Amino acid sequence: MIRAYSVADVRAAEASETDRQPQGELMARAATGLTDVVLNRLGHDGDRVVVLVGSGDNGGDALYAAGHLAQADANVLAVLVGRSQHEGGLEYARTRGVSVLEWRAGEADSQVLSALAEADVVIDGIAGIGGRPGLPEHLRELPDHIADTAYVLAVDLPSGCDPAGLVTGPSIYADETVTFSMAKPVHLLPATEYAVGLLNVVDIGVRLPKVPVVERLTREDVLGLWPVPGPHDDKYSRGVLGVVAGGETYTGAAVMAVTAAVTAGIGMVRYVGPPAPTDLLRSRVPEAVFGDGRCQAWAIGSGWEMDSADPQQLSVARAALASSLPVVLDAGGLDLIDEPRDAPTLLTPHAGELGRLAERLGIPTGGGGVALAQRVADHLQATVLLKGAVTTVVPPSDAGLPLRSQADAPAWLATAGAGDVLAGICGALLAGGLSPLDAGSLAALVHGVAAEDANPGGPVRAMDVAHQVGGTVARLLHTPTA
Ligand SMILES: NC(=O)C1=CN([C@@H]2O[C@H](COP(=O)(O)OP(=O)(O)OC[C@H]3O[C@@H](n4cnc5c(N)ncnc54)[C@H](O)[C@@H]3O)[C@@H](O)[C@H]2O)[C@@H](O)CC1
Ligand SMILES: Nc1ncnc2c1ncn2[C@@H]1O[C@H](COP(=O)(O)OP(=O)(O)O)[C@@H](O)[C@H]1O
Repeated sequence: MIRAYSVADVRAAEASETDRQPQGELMARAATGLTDVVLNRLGHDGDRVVVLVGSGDNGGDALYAAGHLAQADANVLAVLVGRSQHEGGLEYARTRGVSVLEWRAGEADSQVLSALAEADVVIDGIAGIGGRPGLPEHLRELPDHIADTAYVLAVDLPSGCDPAGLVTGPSIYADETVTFSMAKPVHLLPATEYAVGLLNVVDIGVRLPKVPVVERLTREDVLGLWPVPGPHDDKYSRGVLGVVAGGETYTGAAVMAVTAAVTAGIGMVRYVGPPAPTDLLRSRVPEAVFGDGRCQAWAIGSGWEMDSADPQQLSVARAALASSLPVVLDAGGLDLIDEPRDAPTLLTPHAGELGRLAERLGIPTGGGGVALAQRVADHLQATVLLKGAVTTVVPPSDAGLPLRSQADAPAWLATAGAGDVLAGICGALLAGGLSPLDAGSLAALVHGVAAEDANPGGPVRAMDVAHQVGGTVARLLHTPTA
């Protein structure tokens, strides 16, 4: 599990460690850690390193690292871009042979521009976790001036990124981000993660706060969470999932959701739907049984439209929602919920569906993303899994649980039907007894890894992902680090 802590908690933890240490000790450790990473990344003697220095402690870390790198014979230029800078760090860098230029306002001069265009490594020490989202006015064009071939290494976070990870804005794009002691939300949430690159957490001895705000399951977590049957289990004790999905229009959605639930290893799947998807399922997934019956959880809505709903599907779905059983609502099923249920509920919208759901419920949609998912989760007292390149699983605030953020899928997974497959896996895990938070995040992880396993490095079709789920679960249970 990777855990990220709020900016306020990180600051408090750093302050208390600073009080325990001699002055400058934490910055010295950070600079040494950063230097080690850069030395590992430098390709050749004489590589040109440009260090962008802001006015905060982050710039101080970068200046001391610049001095260490110059001492190690790198060719280092520091560009001071803030109103001020860490004077001890600047003195250290100058005396170790670092060249220094300034770009504090307006246009950069030609020396700065050519250094950026020719750099092999750029260290971004402009803003840290105290930074506001967006780049200062004079640095707006900075990302365009950095050589495409330069290895961009951000200190703590790519400057311009929202430290809380909620707002997307102009920022540096890093190949790697070196942060200290612990991850922060900016490193894991969808609004900013794309700018972070490889995340490298360097321990500088700060004690971790008690409660994270964001968590990420790793492959090693699958073994502890995935429901594995024992000798006393039978198909009923392992969990029966009821699926209300597909209709005359989207027959395939039923096949994808049911196939994924079956390959995820559920005890049994009951399918409820009209003749077209039912006939297709009888031939494609003979393991499924048909018609209403006792279940441990329901997956409702993939490929389903409320306007033209099959009457039996509608009444079974409504009864499921009124029951005390766990329910996952996907796609058209999201139209069924208006108020909190008294049972575990997982909603799996993509961004478009989340916006529509919020509008229907009268929830302000401004900003979208994780903040909107949180408002919907609070309104409905349900867990909201917001699909995307980074999938976030957001429980209601008063549950007091960290949200989960998963980034396990190749972009090839952005393909029709992939969401139906995910809904089937979520349903199987809810029927297996997992909470909506565990079921949603674990399903997102396995779904993403299965997409990669189905055709490593290349395009996938949703049905191949559905068929791959069982093999991927086996692999993760037995060789999680592979
Ligand atoms: N073979 C099948 O039977 C398939 C059935 N499917 C079903 O088709 C139905 C319609 O699903 P759609 O999602 O296409 O249509 P929707 O009409 O629900 O959503 C698409 C709309 O949302 C907008 N949007 C905004 N952000 C988006 C995002 N991140 N991802 C996707 N759309 C976004 C799009 O621009 C578009 O206007 C669902 O019930 C789904 O389960 C699909 O899964 C495709 C395959
Ligand atoms: N760029 C991306 N990289 C990785 N995964 C993605 C990306 N875009 C979408 N996905 C994943 O693909 C799936 C698409 O689901 P959805 O939008 O519901 O499609 P559909 O309705 O066609 O099934 C989701 O699991 C989502 O997280």
